[in-house]
Amino acid sequence: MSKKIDQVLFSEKVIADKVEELGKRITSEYSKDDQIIVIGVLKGANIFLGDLVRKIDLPLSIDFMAVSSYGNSTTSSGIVRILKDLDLEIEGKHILIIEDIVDTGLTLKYLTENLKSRNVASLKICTLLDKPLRRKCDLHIDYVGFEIPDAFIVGYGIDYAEKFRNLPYIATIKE
Ligand SMILES: O=P(O)(O)OC[C@H]1O[C@H](OP(=O)(O)OP(=O)(O)O)[C@H](O)[C@@H]1O
Ligand code: HPA
Ligand SMILES: [Mg+2]
Repeated sequence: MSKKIDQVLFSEKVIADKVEELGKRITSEYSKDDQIIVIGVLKGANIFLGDLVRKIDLPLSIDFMAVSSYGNSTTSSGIVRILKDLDLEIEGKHILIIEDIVDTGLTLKYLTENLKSRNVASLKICTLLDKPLRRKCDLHIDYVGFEIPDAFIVGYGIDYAEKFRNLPYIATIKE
């Protein structure tokens, strides 16, 4: 284990159980006739999305957006940049945004407002991790895996300066 890793918060097994639970909930709360587009927010949500969609028993399409507000820092700049927009047309579709972590909420605030303006049928948010103590704006999250304290975390897709995304567990780091 890297010397920068402090404490493991969620093991691989605990994450897998939570992903399965979220997948079942999502499956039960949409209809098979809904035209669902799952949108992953790169890069952090990539691993969570890959595991989660395999636990959702519904027809759906997948697309990705890339935005960045953190760069190599541990604090959000608050300025969200779209690095890659969607490939699919989302008008009239049911949108489920997948995030690895909601911290200040500024990334999703910007994204949800941007996507809602494209006349979608519905828009919901699913995040694996939520850090409510750090929120800087009002944001409704439909599906939350775990609430976490105000600590900088890495693993399971989540980075510090582009490192540690490949850890199978979620941990705090020594800053
Ligand atoms: O709620 P916020 O304070 O806006 O922070 C959450 C966002 O920050 C991280 O992404 P980041 O911009 O670091 O890019 P990445 O996904 O490529 O790591 C994370 O993946 C979320 O998208
Ligand atoms: N770790 C890594 N990236 C992040 C975090 C975090 O705790 N919060 C927002 N982006
Ligand atoms: Mg990041």
